Amino acid sequence: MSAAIIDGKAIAASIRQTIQASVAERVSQGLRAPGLAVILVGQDPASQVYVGNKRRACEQVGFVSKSYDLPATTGETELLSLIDSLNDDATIDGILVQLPLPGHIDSAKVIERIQPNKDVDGFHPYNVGRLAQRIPVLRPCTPMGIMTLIESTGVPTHGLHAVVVGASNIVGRPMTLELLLAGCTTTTCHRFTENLRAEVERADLLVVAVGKPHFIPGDWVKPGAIVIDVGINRLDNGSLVGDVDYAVAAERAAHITPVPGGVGPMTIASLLQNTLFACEQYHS
Ligand SMILES: NC(=O)C1=CN([C@@H]2O[C@H](COP(=O)(O)OP(=O)(O)OC[C@H]3O[C@@H](n4cnc5c(N)ncnc54)[C@H](OP(=O)(O)O)[C@@H]3O)[C@@H](O)[C@H]2O)C=CC1
Ligand SMILES: Nc1nc(=O)c2c([nH]1)NC[C@@H]1CN(c3ccc(C(=O)N[C@@H](CCC(=O)O)C(=O)O)cc3)C=[N+]21
Ligand SMILES: [Mg+2]
Repeated sequence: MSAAIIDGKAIAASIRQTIQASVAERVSQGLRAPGLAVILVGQDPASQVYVGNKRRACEQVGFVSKSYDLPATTGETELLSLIDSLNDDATIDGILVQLPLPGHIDSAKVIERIQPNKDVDGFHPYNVGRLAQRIPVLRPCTPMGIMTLIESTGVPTHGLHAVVVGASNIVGRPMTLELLLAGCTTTTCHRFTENLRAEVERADLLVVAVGKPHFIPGDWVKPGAIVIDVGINRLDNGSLVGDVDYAVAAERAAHITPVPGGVGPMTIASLLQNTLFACEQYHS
């Protein structure tokens, strides 16, 4: 058996087209285009790539994108006052602060300073809490994009045994909340999980977000499973791979995401959807 490849790049492109049409419609009615502020502190090369992709996607759909590239030495107080001014800016619907932040800045404090109705990353405790209570509004982008990918397979999620490997605030934890909301029976694995292989072998739906190349051997994948690989690892030879041993996993799974071209483009598509949502529902 050979898995169907879930084409995140194509699904993201079609979402961008829909958003572009909605923006054009707003503008033709004399309404303003949605505005997104993207803040990058420091010069991490990977962060620069992701932020560049986000800014380009904004421009493509007709959003107004405001860029703030701040030096790594930026003080926490300075960053908080920038957020205050963007919170008060009526042309800005979404504020994204690229993570990780330099160690001298408290990221929880920064995230909590963003007005929840402009938190298009969905990281503010208000938005995470809404998801936990089954009344989501702005949803964390990577898990939201993954739910769209899962829907695209046509496989009903009710009753699936879903296993999430990784429990970070930005991917693993909210991923489990999304899957629980979608009717899966969920298991979340992390550093202290005792028998990872046994957990993974049970998964009808496997999501891996660890950040280690080939962390999940392909022969752990249950035949017929859906496999979602969130990991982005750049190897010494310059190539980009996920956390799952793709070649072997693709022989066993029914559906699998590639890296690149799987989850990454969907994270950005979800960010655009959230920004349009914030604009239409909160700031129009
Ligand atoms: N495609 C996309 O859009 C995105 C991709 N990414 C990529 O996804 C990956 C994960 O990102 P992120 O969640 O931010 O990473 P973090 O480093 O914040 O989290 C990694 C998680 O993996 C767990 N983990 C680490 N080692 C093990 C182990 N040996 N066994 C089981 N669990 C383990 C950690 O457990 P513990 O909690 O116990 O420490 C932690 O929960 C990275 O490659 C990142 O680049 C991230 C965001 C978006
Ligand atoms: N506040 C905040 N919000 C985030 O959403 C956020 C963040 N911080 N910090 C880092 C992670 C990582 N992340 C990615 C986004 C796009 C790709 C992406 O476009 N990936 C392409 C390839 C990119 C490449 O070539 O390197 C792909 O998978 O096809 C990857 C990773 C968002 N994150
Ligand atoms: Mg920090």
